[in-house]
Amino acid sequence: MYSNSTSAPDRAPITVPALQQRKPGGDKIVALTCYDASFAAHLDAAGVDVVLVGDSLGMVIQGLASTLPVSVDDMVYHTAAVARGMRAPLLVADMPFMSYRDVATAMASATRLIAEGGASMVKLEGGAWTLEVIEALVVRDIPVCAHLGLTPQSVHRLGGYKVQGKLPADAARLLADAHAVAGAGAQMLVLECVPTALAEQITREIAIPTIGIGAGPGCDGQVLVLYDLLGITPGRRPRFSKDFLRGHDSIDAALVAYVQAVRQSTFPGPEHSY
Ligand SMILES: Nc1nc(=O)c2c([nH]1)NC[C@@H]1CN(c3ccc(C(=O)N[C@@H](CCC(=O)O)C(=O)O)cc3)CN21
Ligand SMILES: CC(C)C(=O)C(=O)O
Repeated sequence: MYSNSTSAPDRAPITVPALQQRKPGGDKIVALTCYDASFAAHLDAAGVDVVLVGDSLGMVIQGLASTLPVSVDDMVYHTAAVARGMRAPLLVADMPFMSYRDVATAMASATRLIAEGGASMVKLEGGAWTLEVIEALVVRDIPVCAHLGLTPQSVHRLGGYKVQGKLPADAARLLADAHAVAGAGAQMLVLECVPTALAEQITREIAIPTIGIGAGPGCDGQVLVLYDLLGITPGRRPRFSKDFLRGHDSIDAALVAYVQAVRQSTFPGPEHSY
């Protein structure tokens, strides 16, 4: 196991059931993306609960225009690196574009992320069409995090990275999808770029924790892209992100500020929500 001088005092590893049990108490879940071992150690030390190796790495690490070209090999490489750097947070790895297009392909992709990458949970984007895949993974003991709202792998259909669920019909479908993925056995749900009121309603109605990004303060937890939080993303950052390095004198201080802001519900504010 990788060790370093910034390790936090030992805390119990975060498990999927532990996150589930947190929901009724209202203790916020702090999630953050990460792509390498060095940052992983600092996220662990800052008290982050869930570390997500997102396919956003295609954009922020590889410099691509979308997440679509990211491969399972890329995800395994970065997931294994992150796993070596941390101990306590729950490690979630994204299933990249087309790696879960059918049950057999999903099983093969998820097996690699769990067995080679060291992830404890996989995340996949989409609603109704993913139910069969979610059920197949879960019945074979691979925990699944669903992802609804703005699903970046759908960028060509959506026509850009836009807020979802604004029209009543779209909101109704999103709500139905949230119930459906939870019913299929997903144990966590990322809600990206959805109106605050809709994310609140979904969070109230389903039994699994919701993790918001651009989904308002009413979710059970929050996630951000690490490089947005550090203010180093080139070009324009999504409106829902916040540069926590501003006003702090180190990466560790920025990470702790984010952890505290989520736990105390001071982030996200209205300026980060829709
Ligand atoms: N650096 C980074 N941060 C992210 O959060 C992120 C990535 N990359 N790459 C993968 C996806 C793409 N994401 C994005 C990218 C842009 C917007 C954006 O600019 N949205 C507009 C909303 C437009 C509207 O009102 O509909 C915004 O102003 O925030 C949102 C999510 C989220 N993910
Ligand atoms: C922004 C988060 C939720 C994500 O899916 C990613 O990093 O790819």
